[in-house]
Amino acid sequence: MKDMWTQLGSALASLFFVWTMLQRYFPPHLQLLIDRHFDKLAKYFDPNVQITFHEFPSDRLQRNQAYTAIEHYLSSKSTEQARRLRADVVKNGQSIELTMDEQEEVFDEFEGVRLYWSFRKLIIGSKESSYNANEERRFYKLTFCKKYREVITGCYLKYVFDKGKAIEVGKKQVKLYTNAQHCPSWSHIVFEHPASFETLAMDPNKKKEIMEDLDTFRKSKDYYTRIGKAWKRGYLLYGPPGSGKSTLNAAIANYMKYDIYDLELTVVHSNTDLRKLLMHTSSQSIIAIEDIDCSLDLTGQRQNTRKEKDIAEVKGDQKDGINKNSKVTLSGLLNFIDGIWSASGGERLVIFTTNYVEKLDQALIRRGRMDKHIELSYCHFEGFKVLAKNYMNIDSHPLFETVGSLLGKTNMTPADVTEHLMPKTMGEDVGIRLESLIGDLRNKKAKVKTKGMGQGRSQTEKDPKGKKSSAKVDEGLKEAQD
Ligand SMILES: Nc1ncnc2c1ncn2[C@@H]1O[C@H](COP(=O)(O)OP(=O)(O)OP(=O)(O)O)[C@@H](O)[C@H]1O
Repeated sequence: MKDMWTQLGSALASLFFVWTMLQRYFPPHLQLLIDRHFDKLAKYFDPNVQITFHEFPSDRLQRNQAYTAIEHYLSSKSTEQARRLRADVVKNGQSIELTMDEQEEVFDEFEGVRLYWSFRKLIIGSKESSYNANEERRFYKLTFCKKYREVITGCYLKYVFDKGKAIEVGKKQVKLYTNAQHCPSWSHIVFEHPASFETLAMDPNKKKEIMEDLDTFRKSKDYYTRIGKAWKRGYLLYGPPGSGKSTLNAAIANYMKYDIYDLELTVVHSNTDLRKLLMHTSSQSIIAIEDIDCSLDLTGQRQNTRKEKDIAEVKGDQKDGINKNSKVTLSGLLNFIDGIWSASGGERLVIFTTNYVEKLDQALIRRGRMDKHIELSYCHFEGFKVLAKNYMNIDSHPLFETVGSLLGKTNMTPADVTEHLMPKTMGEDVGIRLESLIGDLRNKKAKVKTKGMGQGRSQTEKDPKGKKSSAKVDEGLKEAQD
């Protein structure tokens, strides 16, 4: 038997040699004809089907998503099976990812069908590019038996893409982009904010609702296509300073594994620059504009009530925080939120935060543009329990009841609550921290009674930047009105 295979092998080698020699003497059109028939013959006897997945489609603009998904899907199989592996440094140099090297092959099994994946590279002389005379084209090749064509094309490929995508999402490291002061470009760092929905002090039902909304959005590509809308969703987060708007923003980014583009509008000089910046944002990202009311004069008409006048007086110096060189206009911003760019490149969230929702121009925050308005408010007992768990690792304490009843009657932001829950010295007793919180809550309650005489908060308490000052006054006025 062994002899027979050896003889067959050498016969084939000789045939191939003779064929190569003879090819030289055939005219080209005859060569083509013979090649075609030879291919047909080979195909007839070949029991396999092959599918190739190139890294870049012919226009070479964007990496083929199927290729990326396959790369992720095969990563663990390559580590287990391939003899030659390629190592790439990922996650900003923090870890190494292994993929199979050129000419390597790994097998996979699906519903009892065995199939093979191989990785190939082709060097192609490129006429299109003057920079790169020889272009490298990489692709994966899938080989399987003809009779399983239906199961592979019908189910297996979808399974591979879904699995690969899920692995990609799991591995993805979120980045935080900020726009530069002098030119419309982004620079980024790895986003390592630990905020999550678990650690967020918020009404559990509200939390669940937001998470469900995000999940629905993530899976709604087909729906958005069907209704002819860009795949994006706007969130308006509003509430007093320290109520957790930025924290919720970070929790959303971590939950979705979306990069954050933290857009500082005050350093954007024109609508053209704004467009350039937005054009350079990627899919699966959040465009975040914090304190939108302070970023530009985007506020709408205000009612001339006494309370509004009080706030406006205090906000006089806030205008100084607005960059008067910036020519970004409300209509410019609206155009870019809704414009054509937003439809290119896939899923995006647009998140605005503000302390003064009632002052914003309705055009900016109307439903459809800011689809979901989320209020973050003062700390309530449910939120406090989350913070107590985060900061002190306790679920209950005899002082909880007092805290609960005082929180029900006093406006204290989660940020203020956390100040008391943080240990001031190593291993500080939780009872002492809770007493400190209770003391502050009682003081606040007493102050509210005094303010009931009609006094707002002193203007000397203003934030030097002026950004939050009127919110504090707002809070004082609210307490006084209460
Ligand atoms: N809801 C919350 N859950 C957990 N931590 C919170 C929450 N709100 C505030 N904090 C804590 O307070 C700090 C300040 O909160 P954050 O910056 O999110 O508030 P904000 O509403 O964005 O304030 P600002 O309007 O001043 O930007 C956070 O770093 C976090 O530690």
